[in-house]
Amino acid sequence: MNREKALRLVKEQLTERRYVHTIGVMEAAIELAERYGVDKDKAELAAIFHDYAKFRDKEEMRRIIIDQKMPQDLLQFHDELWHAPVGAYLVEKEAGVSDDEVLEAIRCHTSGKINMSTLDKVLYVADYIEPGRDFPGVEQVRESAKSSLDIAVIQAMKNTITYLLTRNQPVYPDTFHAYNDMTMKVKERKLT
Ligand SMILES: Nc1ncnc2c1ncn2[C@@H]1O[C@H](COP(=O)(O)OP(=O)(O)O)[C@@H](O)[C@H]1O
Ligand SMILES: [Fe+2]
Repeated sequence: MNREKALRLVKEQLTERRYVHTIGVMEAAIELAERYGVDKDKAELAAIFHDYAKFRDKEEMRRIIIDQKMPQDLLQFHDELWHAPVGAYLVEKEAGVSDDEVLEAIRCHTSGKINMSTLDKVLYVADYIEPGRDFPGVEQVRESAKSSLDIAVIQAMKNTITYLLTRNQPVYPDTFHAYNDMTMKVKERKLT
């Protein structure tokens, strides 16, 4: 699917503000894809569609999580997490995106997961560092992303976990699994 069509489909689903965020993620993802040797078209498509389900009705999302036999523990955590896996499902069903790597990057873009692919990491970091973001610590992640995608993912996850902890919020365990997995691999120098 070309960029114009993808953007048109996604614009209908989002607020203006969220659409601007999406454009920022798209540009950041393309830059990271070039730097870390990921297919640019896949990164672009994943970025454009990553928040496709952001404004879906919560009951519709709950239904999809149940009917599509997605991990049921999602339902016990904050509904902010739902738009990622539900988005991957709807992007395939409604927009006809069929690339499994792209769908998987969308699916795990909020929580991360164990054994993330480079495309998964590119989307995760692009979502975190796009120019519209002003999280505490985002500047450090922007700097790290210039030389190590893995360090950037680890720092973004650490910031997200810390943010949730300081607000007494539960943390969906996939983020811990991803953080542990990547931290251990970096220590073993399996990652660069
Ligand atoms: N492991 C987690 N457990 C609970 N909430 C999380 C977890 N990871 C991220 N979140 C929260 O999910 C929300 C949405 O995240 P994300 O999809 O990355 O951003 P966006 O707002 O651009 O859709 C954020 O508020 C974030 O704090
Ligand atoms: Fe999101």
